[in-house]
This record gives sequence, C-alpha cells and structure tokens, in this order.
Amino acid sequence: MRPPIRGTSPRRDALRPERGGADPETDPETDSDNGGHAHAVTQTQATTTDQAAANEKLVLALPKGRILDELAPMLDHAGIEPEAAFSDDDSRQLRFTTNHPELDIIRVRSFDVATFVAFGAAHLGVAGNDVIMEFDYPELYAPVDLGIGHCRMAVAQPRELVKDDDPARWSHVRIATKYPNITKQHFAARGVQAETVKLNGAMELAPSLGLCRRIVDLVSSGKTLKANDLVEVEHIANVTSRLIANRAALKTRPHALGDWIERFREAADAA
Ligand SMILES: Nc1ncnc2c1ncn2[C@@H]1O[C@H](COP(=O)(O)OP(=O)(O)OP(=O)(O)O)[C@@H](O)[C@H]1O
Ligand SMILES: O=P(O)(O)OC[C@H]1O[C@H](OP(=O)(O)OP(=O)(O)O)[C@H](O)[C@@H]1O
Repeated sequence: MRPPIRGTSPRRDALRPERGGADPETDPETDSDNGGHAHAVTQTQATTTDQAAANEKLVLALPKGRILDELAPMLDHAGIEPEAAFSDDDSRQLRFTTNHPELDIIRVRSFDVATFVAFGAAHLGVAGNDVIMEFDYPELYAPVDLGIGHCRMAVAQPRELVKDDDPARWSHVRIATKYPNITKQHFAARGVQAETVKLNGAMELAPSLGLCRRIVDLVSSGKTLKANDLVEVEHIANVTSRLIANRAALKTRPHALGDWIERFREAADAA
C-alpha cells in the first residue's frame, strides 16, 4: 500500500520551500488531491470528519540518532518540552507526551519518519532530504529546511581504481547503497545503467569484499571513506534535515499544522 500518487513531480515539489508558510487552502496541488471526488462528500460528513480530526492529537515523528542531538535546541526554541522518558536511553517507550496536551512525539528510525508521515500516522516529522528523495512520497510536503544534519550524497570507489578510471565513460555500474532509487535516477539522468545492491549500513565495506566496486553513501567529514581507502568521484546532492508534513493533514488542520511549521521556521532562522 502506498499513499495515492498524482501525476506531478512530487519530489521536487515536496522539497521546495514555500513562501510565507504553508497555506494548503490555496495550494492548487492539495486542492486537486481528491480529483474532484470531494463533491461527493456531503457538507455534514466533511464537518464531522474535520471535527474528529481536530480533536485528535497531533503526532510529530522524530528520528533516533544523530539528528535528534542537533534537533534538541530547535525543539526548545519551538517551545516543545517532551516528557522525561524521551531523554532516557533506558526507556523502551516510543510515544511521548509534551508540554502541549495536543502534541505527542514518536521516536522512530530516520527512514521510517517519512513513512509514518506519508501515510498520515504522524502529521509532522523531521527527515533528511536523502530520505525524502529516496521514498519520493507524493503525500509529503517539506516546508522548512532546518539547516541541521549537513552532509552530502556521493559516489565513491577504491582509491586504486581512480587513476585508470573516467566516470564520463561509464555505461553500466554496480553500486552498493542504502539509496537504490536516488542512485538509479542519478545515473539514468546521465545515461548510465545502474545495478544496485541494497545495504542498510556499512556500505564502505562492499568494495574491499568484492560485493560492488562502487558505493553511493552519505559523506560528512570524509573519515569513513578515508578509513576504508575510498574516494569520492561524483557528487549527487547536498543533504540537510527538513520539517515534513502530511499534505492531507495540512488541508484538514491548516491552522494547527501551520502554527507548528511557523515555530520550526523561526527556530531554524534563529539557529
Ligand atoms: N555523517 C553524517 N553527517 C551528518 N548527517 C548525517 C550523516 N549521516 C547521516 N546523516 C543524516 O542523518 C540522518 C540519519 O542518519 P543516522 O545515521 O542517524 O541514521 P541511520 O543510521 O541512517 O538510520 P537508522 O536509524 O535506520 O539506523 C540521515 O538520513 C541523514 O540525513
Ligand atoms: O564522512 P563521515 O563523517 O565519516 O560520515 C559518513 C558516515 O556517516 C554515515 O554512517 P553512520 O555513522 O550513520 O553509520 P551507518 O553506516 O550505520 O549508517 C554514512 O553512512 C557514512 O558511513
């Protein structure tokens, strides 16, 4: 099951910052979400649904790990104080209340943030644009670049391969990566066929063990590549973390979500 797909270019659209904050009421794309079927819903049904939605708690999905550390001061600036268990590493709790009775936080894996928000299980979330691009969910909208989680996505290969190799002459490559979709799109755009082997981590091991000669992965300091005798040969994208929102929720609860989007925008501007 995937969220419904529309015939536009959602990836680029999702990552485009919106002027003056999200206004789903005037967003022509969100207006066309129902493909005209909205007229079949009676006013009473619509009102009841809106009220039910408005009474539901908002859920903010946050990733475990490194992003959470950088996000902490931003949550503070946005006025969000999670309950104590949120910062307790020994706690097995996954959903947390906050100082706002209408807002809960869930803590999930970074790739899963996008899925929870795209399917409407969470209304808002924080995810790297690596994750947003890889899934390319049309139901995601990314209004705020939080300016944290800076890194880049790159193609890398063993140092020894570089001297006799010209990437401009590649016609077919085999790549180990956590990002098969981005990788295929990147190479397709320059006429290279890419065969991908999906790994969930430690991609840097693949060349030395003969799995694939090349990898696509995130690079920040470059230490991991260096330690594994690999070098970057192509840049694919710059990566930062974004606030993401479910488009349908933006439409049904524009004020509640818009308020949180504005708070995160201010927190990002202040950082
Ligand atoms: N070296 C890095 N420097 C800066 N940001 C990074 C780096 N590696 C990853 N990121 C960003 O942080 C996000 C989460 O990465 P992190 O390594 O914390 O989780 P993960 O190991 O990819 O996911 P999981 O929780 O599923 O194990 C990535 O999606 C990316 O946007
Ligand atoms: O350029 P660097 O500063 O060395 O950072 C790059 C490393 O960071 C990420 O891995 P992470 O530490 O998240 O481990 P992972 O393999 O479990 O994803 C990424 O996948 C690289 O391996």
